[in-house]
Amino acid sequence: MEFYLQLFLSIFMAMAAILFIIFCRAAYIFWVLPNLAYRKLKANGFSGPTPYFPLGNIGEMKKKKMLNSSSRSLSTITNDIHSIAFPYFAQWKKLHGNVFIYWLGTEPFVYVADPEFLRKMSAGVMGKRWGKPTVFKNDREPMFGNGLVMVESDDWVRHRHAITPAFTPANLKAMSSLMVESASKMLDRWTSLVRSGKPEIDVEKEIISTAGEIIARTSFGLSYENGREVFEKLRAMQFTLFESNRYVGVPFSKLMCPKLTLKAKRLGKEIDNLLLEIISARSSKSRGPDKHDKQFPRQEQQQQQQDLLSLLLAENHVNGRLGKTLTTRELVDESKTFFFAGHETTALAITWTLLLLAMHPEWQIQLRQEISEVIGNGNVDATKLAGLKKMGWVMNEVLRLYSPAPNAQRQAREAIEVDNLVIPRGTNIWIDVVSMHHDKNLWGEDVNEFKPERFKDDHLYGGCKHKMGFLPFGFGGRMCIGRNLATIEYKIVLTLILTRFSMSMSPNYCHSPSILLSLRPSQGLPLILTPLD
Ligand code: HEM
Repeated sequence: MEFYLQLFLSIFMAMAAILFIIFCRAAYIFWVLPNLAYRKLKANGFSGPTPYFPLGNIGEMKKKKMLNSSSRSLSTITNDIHSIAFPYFAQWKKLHGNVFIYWLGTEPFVYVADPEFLRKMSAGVMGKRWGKPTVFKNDREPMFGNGLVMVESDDWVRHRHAITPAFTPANLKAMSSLMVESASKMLDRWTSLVRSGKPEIDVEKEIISTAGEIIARTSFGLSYENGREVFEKLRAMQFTLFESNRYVGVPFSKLMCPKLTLKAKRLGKEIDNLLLEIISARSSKSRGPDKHDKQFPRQEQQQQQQDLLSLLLAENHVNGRLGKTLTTRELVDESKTFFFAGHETTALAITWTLLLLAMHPEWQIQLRQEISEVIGNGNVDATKLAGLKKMGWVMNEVLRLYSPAPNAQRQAREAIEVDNLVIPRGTNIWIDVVSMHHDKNLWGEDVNEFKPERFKDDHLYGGCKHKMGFLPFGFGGRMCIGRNLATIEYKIVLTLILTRFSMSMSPNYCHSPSILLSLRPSQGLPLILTPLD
């Protein structure tokens, strides 16, 4: 009896000791370290809203967001969207200026909406010496894995070098026929809908789906039908992650919604397996037919591949001899990265453009005129797209007013000094692109007006008073690698839409730009479409 009692006591003591160690470790990670960081940042001269354990400022952010949505009329359309999409930042900026500290759970973030601070902060830091916030890397692991968006240091250099050649103008132009095909299919569908008496179409949904098809074809060489499974799972994962990620930075937040967390993990695994199959089929194809050939339609196997994956595999073949290859696992992560980084951003740039063109029909006329002068009435020829200058101004103006990527993020891998402030090593940095794009001091009193002509004489910066004030594709060495692909897709899809339809506002449109990774119209974009023929 005594033996059992002693055994029980020993087990109890051992468990209590383990629990105590776990508790101390958790307290150290989630309480002591953040408090030390907080003191250091305060001592270094940063101010900001007071954080509360364990949510940091998330409680206040949610409250401000709810208050804002309940007090705002959705029928008022304004381009002054910073306080709509980020009401908490808009209010904190008034109190603490353009640089301050806020907290997501137990993670401090330096908020930056000052281009001069950004210039000084990034002046001496090369692309490979920037980190990405660990908290986002963990949360978005099923989406990006160790793909280019998240990978760091020498690995980032290796990935960027391996991927850059896939985005040469010649390769991108070769993808343009896939874009024309997918967009034309969407427009045929619109024509049938309008002819069947349904002139109002939610163009956001349509364009996101077409851009998904385009990226599936340009990234992995899959047609929509054959890639449907990958495509649908990727979309499902994005929505699952963003439903479960509302408490990013809060300790153990994933345990608050275990179902969604597990679903995202399961989807992540399934997607990885599907992509692995595609990649090994592709690699083996270059070695000749084998058992994988059965899994993919012959027509697709025989088609001359011009997609990013095959370009990467070819590049790998050359680099393999130089010891600079991407592993199969890394290729899977890059394929997912292209999908997530590439399709929604481009789709939203087109979507917001259609809203602004519906509000400004005079620009529809100007662009149609330009299309007829530059492209003519025949097929869209990718070599002529650079001649669509006005369309370029419109694209820039839309990316300024409704930047699909509303922020850029970094993590300091070493202490950075900016004037008399020190950003300690390990600090997360949140660059508020939307705020800078709507800053009167940078753009003038007409900052919230749709004026593509501001890019006429200054096509890179649109007359912005600071070179770091216009950042639709980010900055420095980590600037978007897909920006030329996005521009080609934007110009092709918009050209095709404008030559077949004119659009006007629908009374059912509710103006509610909000964030789900990208900046999107949260209630869709119904427009009235009229065929031009
Ligand atoms: C209008 C469309 C697009 C916008 C607005 C956009 C915007 C951005 C932004 C703001 C960044 C972060 C840059 C930084 O942190 O400084 C980024 C990075 C990236 N984008 Fe895009 N993007 C677009 C289209 C695309 C496309 C079509 C692809 C690929 C198919 C792509 C792939 C990437 C990748 C891989 C990165 C990570 C680059 C790195 O860290 O080295 N993007 N993009």
